[in-house]
Amino acid sequence: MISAYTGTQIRAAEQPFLAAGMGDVLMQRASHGLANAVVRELQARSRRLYGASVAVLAGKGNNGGDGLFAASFLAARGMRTTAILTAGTAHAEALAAFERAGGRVHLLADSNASQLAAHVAGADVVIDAILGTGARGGLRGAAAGLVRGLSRGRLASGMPGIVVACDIPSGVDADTGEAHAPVLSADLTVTFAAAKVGLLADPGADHAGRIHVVPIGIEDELPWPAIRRFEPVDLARLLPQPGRRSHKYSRGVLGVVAGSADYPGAAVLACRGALAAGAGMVRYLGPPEVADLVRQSCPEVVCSTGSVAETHVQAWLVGSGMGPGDTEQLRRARDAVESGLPVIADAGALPALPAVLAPQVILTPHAGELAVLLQRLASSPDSPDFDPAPDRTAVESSTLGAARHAAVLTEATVLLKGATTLVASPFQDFYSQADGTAWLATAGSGDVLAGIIGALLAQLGSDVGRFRDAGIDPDERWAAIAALGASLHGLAGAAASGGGPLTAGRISDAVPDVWYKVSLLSKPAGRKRNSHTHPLP
Ligand SMILES: NC(=O)C1=CN([C@@H]2O[C@H](COP(=O)(O)OP(=O)(O)OC[C@H]3O[C@@H](n4cnc5c(N)ncnc54)[C@H](O)[C@@H]3O)[C@@H](O)[C@H]2O)[C@@H](O)CC1
Ligand SMILES: Nc1ncnc2c1ncn2[C@@H]1O[C@H](COP(=O)(O)OP(=O)(O)O)[C@@H](O)[C@H]1O
Ligand SMILES: [K+]
Repeated sequence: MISAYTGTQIRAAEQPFLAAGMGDVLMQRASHGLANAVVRELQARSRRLYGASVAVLAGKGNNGGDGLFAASFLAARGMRTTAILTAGTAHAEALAAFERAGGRVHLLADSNASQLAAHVAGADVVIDAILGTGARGGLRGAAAGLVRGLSRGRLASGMPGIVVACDIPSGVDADTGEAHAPVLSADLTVTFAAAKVGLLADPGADHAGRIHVVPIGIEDELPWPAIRRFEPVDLARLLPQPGRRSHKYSRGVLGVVAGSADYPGAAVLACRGALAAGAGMVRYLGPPEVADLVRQSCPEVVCSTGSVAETHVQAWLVGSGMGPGDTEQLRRARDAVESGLPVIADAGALPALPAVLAPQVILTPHAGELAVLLQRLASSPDSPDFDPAPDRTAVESSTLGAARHAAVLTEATVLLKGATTLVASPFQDFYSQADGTAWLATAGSGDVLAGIIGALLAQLGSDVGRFRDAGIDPDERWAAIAALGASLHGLAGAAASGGGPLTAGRISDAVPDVWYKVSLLSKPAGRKRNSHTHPLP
């Protein structure tokens, strides 16, 4: 599990060490970690260390101090180092160390911003150490001009060097992931003590590149994380496995209310996702012509035209491929929510459900759907407090804030789809998953995601102990299940894509193999599937 924290949480954890006079020690650890990461990055690209050119953009705070100290260590290994001081001043000891190591220093001014940008655009490594967790807002004035010019120059150079962000790309808000343009997009962010929230939420995550955490010794002081990310080993622990005496009903039955005359395929894709993600049985409710298609495509699914009340399931999936005119399906969707069972509510169900729901209802909007949902809630007399209601662009520029707000207003669990998928529980837990590939942006991909999460809800919804054992508050398990589903969907999409185009059906086809591979991570080394600890007689 990756845990991420706000800048405020990190600063609070540092406080006892600063009070004990250990600020310099922390900075040494951070800058050594940064320098080592630069060395590894050059080595991974088979680039020579000796003579490599390194440019550090250094602000006046401790972030700049980290960058200058790191560059002084790199100079000691024979690299040619240049610093551009973006604020006229810099961390005094770090600057002195940099100069002692033979680094060249330039003071940034409006008059030389474009010239300096051109000068460092061809560097083998650019370290962005302008702003860190102490930033308020984004880059301004000459620093903004420098970064704009540098971004253009790198694009034009054809063979740009490596950009390494120190702690966080300057201009990205560590607490929210909001990005104040211009931001120099990094190939790698070397972040200290723990990941920052802003690295795990879009659009900040767009600029962060890969994330490498350098421990600096304050980690035991960190509080409950502001946001978490499951890794494959967590899936191994949390995904269900059937017991020897399991039967299809005990495994978990998912009811699916999806598809319409216009979008019958969504029902098929959702059912295929659910079957691939281990539901003991899938029961489909919907119009006869859609049910026929589901039967033909997935003969495992039990189809009927009945009601929600007559259908015995452990969880419901509602809404994929449904529109405002699908009156009967929308009534079933509302009945499913009223049943009190766990529900994943997707696409067409989102505008049709009551404004206030419950944590076991998981809403799965993309940014456009979330904007519409928030606009509806803002105009509802029950929730007049969200002002102004955002449009899609506003949601995309503040994904975490928008997801959190929707969860608070609806009292439901909200999963916001995108390159990074965010899950906000209406209580306190947040998850961020980014296991997939941009090839997942394909029609029907969201229907498969709904099916996967639906199947996990049916299997895991009542398994309170599994979550408690994993350190997850049982009341927060709905958010965890949604994040597990997003992770599985992403991993399956990445496996099925293999770097090339993807169709939605292939995501579900890839789920069982991904599931098997991650489940091996929980097994003691040396034991394989179908192996026996004792040979059979
Ligand atoms: N406090 C510590 O002990 C440690 C801090 N570390 C580093 O220190 C960083 C935080 O350092 P600081 O608190 O000094 O903050 P920053 O280095 O992020 O910069 C804040 C400085 O820039 C100014 N500033 C804020 N917003 C600005 C803007 N939009 N444009 C221009 N100037 C702006 C502030 O007035 C302040 O002087 C972390 O990101 C990390 O890199 C690490 O060295 C680890 C230890
Ligand atoms: N650029 C991207 N990178 C990774 N995953 C993406 C990207 N864009 C979309 N996705 C994922 O693909 C799925 C798309 O879902 P959705 O927008 O509902 O598609 P549809 O309505 O066509 O089924 C979501 O799981 C989303 O997180
Ligand atoms: K930075």
